[in-house]
Amino acid sequence: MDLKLDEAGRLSPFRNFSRSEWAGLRADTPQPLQPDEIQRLQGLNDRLSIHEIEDIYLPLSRLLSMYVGSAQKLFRAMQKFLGPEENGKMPYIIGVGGSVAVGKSTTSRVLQALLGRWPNTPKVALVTTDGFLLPNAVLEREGLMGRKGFPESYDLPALLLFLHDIKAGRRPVRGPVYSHFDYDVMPNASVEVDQPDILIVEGLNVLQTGRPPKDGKAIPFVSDFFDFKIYIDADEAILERWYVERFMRLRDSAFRDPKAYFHRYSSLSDEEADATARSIWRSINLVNLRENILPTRQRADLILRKGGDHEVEAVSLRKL
Ligand SMILES: Nc1ncnc2c1ncn2[C@@H]1O[C@H](COP(=O)(O)OP(=O)(O)O)[C@@H](O)[C@H]1O
Ligand SMILES: CC(C)(COP(=O)(O)O)[C@@H](O)C(=O)NCCC(=O)O
Repeated sequence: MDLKLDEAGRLSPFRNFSRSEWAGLRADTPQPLQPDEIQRLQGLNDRLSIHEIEDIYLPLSRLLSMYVGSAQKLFRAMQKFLGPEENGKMPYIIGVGGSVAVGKSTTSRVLQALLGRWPNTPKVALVTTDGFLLPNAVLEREGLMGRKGFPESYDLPALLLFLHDIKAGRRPVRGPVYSHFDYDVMPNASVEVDQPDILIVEGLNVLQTGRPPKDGKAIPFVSDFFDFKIYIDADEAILERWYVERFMRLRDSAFRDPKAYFHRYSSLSDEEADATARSIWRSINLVNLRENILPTRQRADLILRKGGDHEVEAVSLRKL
């Protein structure tokens, strides 16, 4: 652990842990998972190692369960103060941000499974922000098809309203769904969030602050609705490799279906597929990482820094 000064000589707001220091914070928490549950977790992603769950995600779920417990106590105190008609429930919302292909979905699903094991948070919901992408028809009209994932490609007011309604305790709240198979928002599908104890919101844009309002009327940030913000971090070269590897796996699986939006990629040779994936990465996702995603890292409460095999090498926890 260190207490570093930043370039301006100020105390860093983060406390940094090596992997082994972080793993030690699991302390005396017993391994809460039964063998079949471990198997189920690994079923989420066959590349996920059990050491990763034990060393990184168990301490994190222990920390989060303490934070959620405190927030629930505070909420009960407020209800008591305001009187009997103030009933209801306020879900604890966790945001998970980071680059395309860094592992946001995998981490979120592991956290969902682990947090649901704690007695005070049995109901853990998970949503991804891609449902709030503008439909392809709109993106095409606005010349934004090459900007998917950039701030301007989302229906931000709809996302803010969705989070507002959930935080306000409304039930159930419905949101749109994105299909990677169709590469578009699904017109007739919706996801339902019904007063969970915890909601995990995963996406590229979750820690962004947006542009300052021109008319002086401040609108909230997505992250204003979050109780805890996680950023998953890795070097650009590693991210590019993971993106290309995932593209190759999709070429050999989902893209094979003639109905898949990217079916044309399934007939590419290895070299052509590699070049296509790198070109999409460099022209869209890397630019977005540099311009819009990486600058949000400092806003996180927790940064998980990954090495080349997806193992978390270091953890930074906000203390100021
Ligand atoms: N903890 C992990 N261990 C091993 N592989 C992982 C892990 N997290 C992600 N991956 C792999 O990395 C790729 C990107 O992960 P994914 O969760 O889909 O990222 P994102 O949601 O950020 O785009 C996938 O191929 C996934 O299998
Ligand atoms: C759908 C995404 C924008 C991610 O959206 P998110 O859930 O993070 O809001 C991204 O995975 C994507 O498809 N980007 C477009 C470029 C590409 O095809 O990789």
